[in-house]
Amino acid sequence: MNRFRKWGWGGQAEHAAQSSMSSSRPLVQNIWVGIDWFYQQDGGFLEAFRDLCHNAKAVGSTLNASKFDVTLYHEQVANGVTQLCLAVEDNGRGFSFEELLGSLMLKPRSAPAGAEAGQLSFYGEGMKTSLVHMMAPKGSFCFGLTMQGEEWTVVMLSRGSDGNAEVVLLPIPRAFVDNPGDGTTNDLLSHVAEEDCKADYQKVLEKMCRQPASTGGISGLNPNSPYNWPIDFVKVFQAMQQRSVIVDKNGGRQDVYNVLSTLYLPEEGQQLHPSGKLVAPPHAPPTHAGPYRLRMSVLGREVTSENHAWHIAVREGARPRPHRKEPSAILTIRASPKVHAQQLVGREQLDIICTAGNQLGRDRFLYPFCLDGRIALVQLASTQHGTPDRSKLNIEPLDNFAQALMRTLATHSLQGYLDAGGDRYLPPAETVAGPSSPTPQQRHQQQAAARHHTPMASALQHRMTAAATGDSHDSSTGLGSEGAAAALNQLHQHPLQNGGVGTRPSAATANGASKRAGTRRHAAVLQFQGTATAGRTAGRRQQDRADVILTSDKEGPESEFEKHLPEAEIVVTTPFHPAYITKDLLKKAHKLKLVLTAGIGSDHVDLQAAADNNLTVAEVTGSNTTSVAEDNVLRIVLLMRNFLPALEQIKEKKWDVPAVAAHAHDMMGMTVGTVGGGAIGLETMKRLRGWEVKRLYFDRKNNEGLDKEGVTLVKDMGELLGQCDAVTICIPLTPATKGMFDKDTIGKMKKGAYLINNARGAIVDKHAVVEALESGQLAGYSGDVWDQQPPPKDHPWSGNPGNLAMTPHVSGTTLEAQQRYQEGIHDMVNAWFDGKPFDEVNYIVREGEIAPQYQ
Ligand SMILES: NC(=O)C1=CN([C@@H]2O[C@H](COP(=O)(O)OP(=O)(O)OC[C@H]3O[C@@H](n4cnc5c(N)ncnc54)[C@H](O)[C@@H]3O)[C@@H](O)[C@H]2O)C=CC1
Repeated sequence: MNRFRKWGWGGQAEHAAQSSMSSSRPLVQNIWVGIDWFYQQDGGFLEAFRDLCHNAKAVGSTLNASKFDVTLYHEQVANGVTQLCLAVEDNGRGFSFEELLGSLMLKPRSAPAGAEAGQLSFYGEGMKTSLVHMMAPKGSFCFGLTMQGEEWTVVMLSRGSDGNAEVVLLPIPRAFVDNPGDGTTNDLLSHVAEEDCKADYQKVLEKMCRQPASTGGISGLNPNSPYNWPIDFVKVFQAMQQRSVIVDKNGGRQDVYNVLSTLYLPEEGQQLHPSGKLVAPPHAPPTHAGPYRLRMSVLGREVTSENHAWHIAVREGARPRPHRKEPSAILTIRASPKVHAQQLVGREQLDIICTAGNQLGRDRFLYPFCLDGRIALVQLASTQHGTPDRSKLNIEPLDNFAQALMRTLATHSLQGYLDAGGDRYLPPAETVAGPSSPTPQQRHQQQAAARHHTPMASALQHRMTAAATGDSHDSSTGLGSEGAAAALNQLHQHPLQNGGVGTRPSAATANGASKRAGTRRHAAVLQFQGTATAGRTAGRRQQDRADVILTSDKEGPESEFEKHLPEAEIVVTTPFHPAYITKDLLKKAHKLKLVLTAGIGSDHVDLQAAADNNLTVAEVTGSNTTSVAEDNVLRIVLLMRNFLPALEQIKEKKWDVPAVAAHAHDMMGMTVGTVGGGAIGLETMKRLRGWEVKRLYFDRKNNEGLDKEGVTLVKDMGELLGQCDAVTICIPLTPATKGMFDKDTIGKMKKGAYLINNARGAIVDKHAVVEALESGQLAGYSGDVWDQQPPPKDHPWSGNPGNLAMTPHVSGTTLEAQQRYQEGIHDMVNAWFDGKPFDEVNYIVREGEIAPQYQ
């Protein structure tokens, strides 16, 4: 039998079809053909591609209308590069590889113009590895190897300078596979019998391997091609047994280096130069001495594989999957070079693979494994390189991996997923864990870090670390004392005005202050977290005007606070500290006239009781608006980027990129909404401007500032919740908002969204939050406010279980904020003594009336 097959464009395709029909080779089931072209401009290429698909389909129909279907899809990826894909799917009846190949080798009406490079890859059950690299520019050729069952075939595709193409399949003799000698083409030829068209083999192999570039030949080689090397089949076989192989000879493109480096398996960090020498690639990754690690979580079990590393980013690409009732998310995947995809997907137990990225050339290795529906891949292209405008992408933007995964699982009844991550720059575990004494590089890094070490960074780090480790009860943070210190400074620099009048308080009291001139009063109860000493110093600055008691003592009958309360005319608290000013407490406060909140949010005061008792309640409006707004953005980003678990890893001397990357998202393209479009809502949205997110707000009334800012008002809260990937709560705690985010409301949120609450803990139902996190309705919850502060040890949020990221009440307590509300309090205390009114916006309760935002 003449096993040499040769097809070309046009008429030869028919012959190809006929010969393949009579082929003794097993039929290929479930083949997936991916043709990926990368090109930089639209030109007429797309048209040509459509033609090709059309023709392929037509021939597919001619061969056997029900054998396979061809679908064209294309997607634009980063950097203006478009990927064109041709999906060929059989309907279960199978067809031969040659049959398919022959049918595809049709002459397009117009030759692809502007094609930079391209490849045609075949995958299918029964073909352990197969690959053809093709679609070289005119006048060049490329070839590949396919392995179907035990049979190996060299496939050569060549394109003449006229644009015509030819396909040659050369089955490789078994004897050669078993005993390849030096693996040269001569060795191969020595196993080819005369009756197997030895001359043809020779001719083709010479074309592929030996033919001087200037020689014409069956397809007309690119006369300028510098590539001319012998094939080392030993290496080829080795390569193919270990990984997918691409052999490319496409007219001088640089990516041929990568292709060959894969084929020839050079040492790590080396590539094959056309000269045949192994050289370091232009962008050689840093090499690491130790093995790479790949950790996979398969259906809850952990699988570890050495020497492979994956780089993960995820996105679901929406593509047509004709005639597939059962599976699958369509997918592409990205793996680092040198990753053996099959090793992963060959594992029987895998159901879904989630990985991806922009390196389109890598993904196809996994296609065959997707075909039976066991495995779904989810792709997030454009994650790595950043596509400026996603709306221009011709792919459904789906940025939320968790959502994609959930949806995939839900849609396809898939049972679990493999989560492969890491990257090839990943140092080995030992390096990550760190030697006992630092390397010079580590020392350098430490020094650099030290140079950038600021108290603020330290405080932030401390807090984040505390959050990451679940230590949310850390009330002795450096920030507290720093904050107090700043406040003290403030007091030193701006001592109370009207110095020396402490024993002679002003007579007039527009606010109803007492006129007990000449007496010293208990004027203030100030509290700074964990800073009793600092607080006392601060208090001394006020002593010439009033008796000042400073205490961090929490409420309770025996507390300092309650001991002095009956004598106090003014009480200054930060929200919840040192006490909730309850109705019962107010009954004991016989002399109390003024309750000041050093900050924003006076819901810890029973406002109705205060109004009934004709007390004045005021806060330093605006004092920490910015601080909370910044913190809102911080929390949104921390949650989206899955930052805290990453931080925790390093703290625990771990290195597990996939565990983090599998749940990390870009902000860009997300929809972020605020429930509450007041001061903090506005500032939060302003700060999100540069993040390229869609911004929405819900409020009882519209806010001109937000409207001007281009934030869209959504009048129905449920509607807003359904649209947002992240929602930040920026409303006060009032009878109307208490428990507002219950199971029902959270259920209206987009599945897998993030909820940020720096407003007040009691606005959400704490149990509903935990439930939503467990069910995946919420992907994460973060905030610094609790329904009870400090929370009891058995609070369901205590210890930050799951993807909770709670901190103590700190978002509005930056040094700058403390300074602002210190100033505000001083001004108000002074105004009170001077009988002057406060800024209008500061009043929360006045003359028996509660401010509208608290109603
Ligand atoms: N975690 C922290 O350290 C801090 C928390 N906060 C909290 O943030 C809250 C908001 O602060 P700001 O933005 O300065 O207040 P704000 O008064 O400027 O804005 C509140 C907005 O909520 C809206 N609102 C009130 N009830 C509503 C309802 N039932 N439905 C819809 N919208 C409603 C109001 O119309 C208003 O636009 C404060 O009340 C406080 O509880 C404030 C500062 C610090």
